[in-house]
Amino acid sequence: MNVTISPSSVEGTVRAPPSKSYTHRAILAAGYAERTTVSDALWSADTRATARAVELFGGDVSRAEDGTLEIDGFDGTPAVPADVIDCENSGTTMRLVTATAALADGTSVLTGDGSLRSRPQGPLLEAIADLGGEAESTRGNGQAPLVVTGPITGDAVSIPGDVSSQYVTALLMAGAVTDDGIDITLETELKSAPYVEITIELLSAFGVDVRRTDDGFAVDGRQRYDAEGGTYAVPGDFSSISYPLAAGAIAGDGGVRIEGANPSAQGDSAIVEIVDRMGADVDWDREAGTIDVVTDSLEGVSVSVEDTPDLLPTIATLGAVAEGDTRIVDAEHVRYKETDRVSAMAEELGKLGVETTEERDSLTVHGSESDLEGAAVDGRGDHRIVMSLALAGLVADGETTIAGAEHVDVSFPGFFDALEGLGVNLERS
Ligand SMILES: O=C(O)C1=C[C@@H](OP(=O)(O)O)[C@@H](O)[C@H](O)C1
Ligand SMILES: C=C(OP(=O)(O)O)C(=O)O
Repeated sequence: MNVTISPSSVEGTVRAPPSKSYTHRAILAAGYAERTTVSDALWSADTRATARAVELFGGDVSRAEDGTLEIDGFDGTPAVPADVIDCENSGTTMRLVTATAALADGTSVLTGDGSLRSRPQGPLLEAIADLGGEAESTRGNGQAPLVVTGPITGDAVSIPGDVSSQYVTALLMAGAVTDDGIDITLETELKSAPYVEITIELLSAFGVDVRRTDDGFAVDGRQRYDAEGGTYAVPGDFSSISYPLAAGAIAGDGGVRIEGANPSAQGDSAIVEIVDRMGADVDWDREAGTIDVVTDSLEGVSVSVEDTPDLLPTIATLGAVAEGDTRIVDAEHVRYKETDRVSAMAEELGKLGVETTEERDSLTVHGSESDLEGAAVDGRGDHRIVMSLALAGLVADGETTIAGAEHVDVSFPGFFDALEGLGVNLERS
């Protein structure tokens, strides 16, 4: 699907979609448990992939009309899947489920789409092998398809922290139901660290304890997953919130209100402070879970995305609209996502007339030297690139047409409806 956006101002209220990160973890944690009701779950392409994996391990996920998930788990002991696990476009599914597969008494095969089959899995495969399982990339290049044979029983293991925090999350979630637990030593500094905080917060809600150690994290084995009262409610998603928030900051003359913005462990809530620092008029009522934003003239800032990789595309577009330079640093791990998002944003914003300077670990957007002109751009099959380019379309001169716009289904299925609700002039074709 192509979406064509004409210059528009935005005004009104948007409800944040539920968090993708919490939903993945809640579905898998419910898989590790006996029976759980997960309310306010995100039902998107990525989270459906995790639900299918839970079913292949012997669980059952059913969805009521109001979106509530009733999940019968495999209760700590995953069955050997009767089919290949297709994780589609979802890195979180592949990493978390690879560790689950290592608990099964037999062999699991995992694959995904072309993007996912180009992302790094090697460190997690090595960790599983060190823990006594067998875990291989069929092409021997550390990428999916993956073949994983268990069961592992737990032990100590070391892993780099600067490729993906999802390896740590995967080992902690699986480690809790091993015999001996898993003690993880980080070989390099942990990037995307708040995502491990999300894991720890969610595990605690399921009655599972994780310890921070001097050099990493540890989880005891033989723990039971059991959500308090058998229920878990997913909070709103701050990576998704970044788009309506940025829309309000760049084109929200009448003001935008975002609901469902309750505090949680999400590092991406930093977007509120970033937009504020750039000069927008923003107010986050944490008790009420609302954020109000009104546009103002924006100025470039310097931002580290070490903890918040998923914000890079949004910040790049904000930088294109701002006066002066926006320097996004500590960004190397943002190259290992659905696309290399550092290059993708530099190249696609370039088509809209934006000047950037790209380095391995940073992206500088030269807002003052950029005159945003509508053009045909490519969403690169990456939901966050699509949504960030749509933001640029609000203020670019003339029409901006984004190819592959359907990929928003990965994390924010109602994204274009939400933009229309804010008064954006757009056409699907
Ligand atoms: O654990 C998670 O839910 C995620 C962790 C991050 O990935 P990395 O840890 O690979 O940087 C983030 O980019 C991704 O969108 C979701
Ligand atoms: C990188 C992302 O997710 P995943 O790693 O699950 O594919 C994302 O949602 O931006």
